[in-house]
Amino acid sequence: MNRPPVNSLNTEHLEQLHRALVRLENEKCRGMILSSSSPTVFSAGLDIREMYKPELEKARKFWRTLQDMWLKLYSTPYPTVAAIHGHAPAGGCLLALSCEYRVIVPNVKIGLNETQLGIVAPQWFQDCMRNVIGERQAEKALIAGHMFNTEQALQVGLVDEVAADKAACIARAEAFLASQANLPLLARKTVKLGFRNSTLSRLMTGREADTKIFIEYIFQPKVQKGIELYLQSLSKKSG
Ligand SMILES: CC/C=C\CC/C=C/CC(=O)SCCNC(=O)CCNC(=O)[C@H](O)C(C)(C)COP(=O)(O)OP(=O)(O)OC[C@H]1O[C@@H](n2cnc3c(N)ncnc32)[C@H](O)[C@@H]1OP(=O)(O)O
Repeated sequence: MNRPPVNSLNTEHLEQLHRALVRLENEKCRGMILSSSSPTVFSAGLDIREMYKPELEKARKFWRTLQDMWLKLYSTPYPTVAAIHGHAPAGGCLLALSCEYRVIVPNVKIGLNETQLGIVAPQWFQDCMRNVIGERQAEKALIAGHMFNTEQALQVGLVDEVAADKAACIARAEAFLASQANLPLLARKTVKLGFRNSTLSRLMTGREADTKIFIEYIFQPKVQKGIELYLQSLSKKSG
């Protein structure tokens, strides 16, 4: 990902990611490392400005583009690994959770923090967390909007390994891909999709309902006020 300053996911960036995933699949890619050009941020999650006073059709397109990208990422036939050498809140955490393996560096925060912003992590975000860390830990983390530090993320199983820095993180991600290289492709892909099928189907069969929930939620005046205040706090921080 290379959308400075924080790889926030707007419609255009989500489309780019989706196109890249389609291309990799068409080119029979043997593995992907999802990484960031930023030295300190993996991805800041959804671009909050897309949810602030949006036009209805633009908001619908934004959400459908996110769904398209995630359905592709979560179901890739090739192995995927997230090299998390920077913070990964909310949608950034979703990207990492959607890969098959996660390597993180020290001093990083990762988690689905939506509750803290007065928004709700959609069901499929929640499913991704539950599938990785289990029901009890996911419920606790999601209700609190907890951001895990590196040690906590490793302890709870949210990530698989800690590496010292970006270079080591990429090297460990490559080692994971190498460990998969000799597995029969069809068997590997079939088992992966078997595990992920119910999570994927839940969104595929409920896409329109999921979009409706998003739209109705974000268009509420009190939610818009919360988003406005959050945007102000973010820009005050950097100003
Ligand atoms: C029922 C369903 C309803 C709704 C579901 C909606 C689901 C939403 C999921 C999401 O992903 S919401 C997004 C949540 N993301 C966050 O809370 C992250 C916020 N950002 C940060 O915590 C920090 O920026 C950072 C830790 C990622 C990086 O910190 P740092 O390196 O110190 O950068 P700055 O904070 O100074 O930010 C630089 C610049 O970027 C802007 N920005 C940051 N995050 C976002 C974002 N998510 N969207 C848009 N813009 C963002 C920030 O305002 C600064 O902009 P300036 O113009 O002031 O420089």
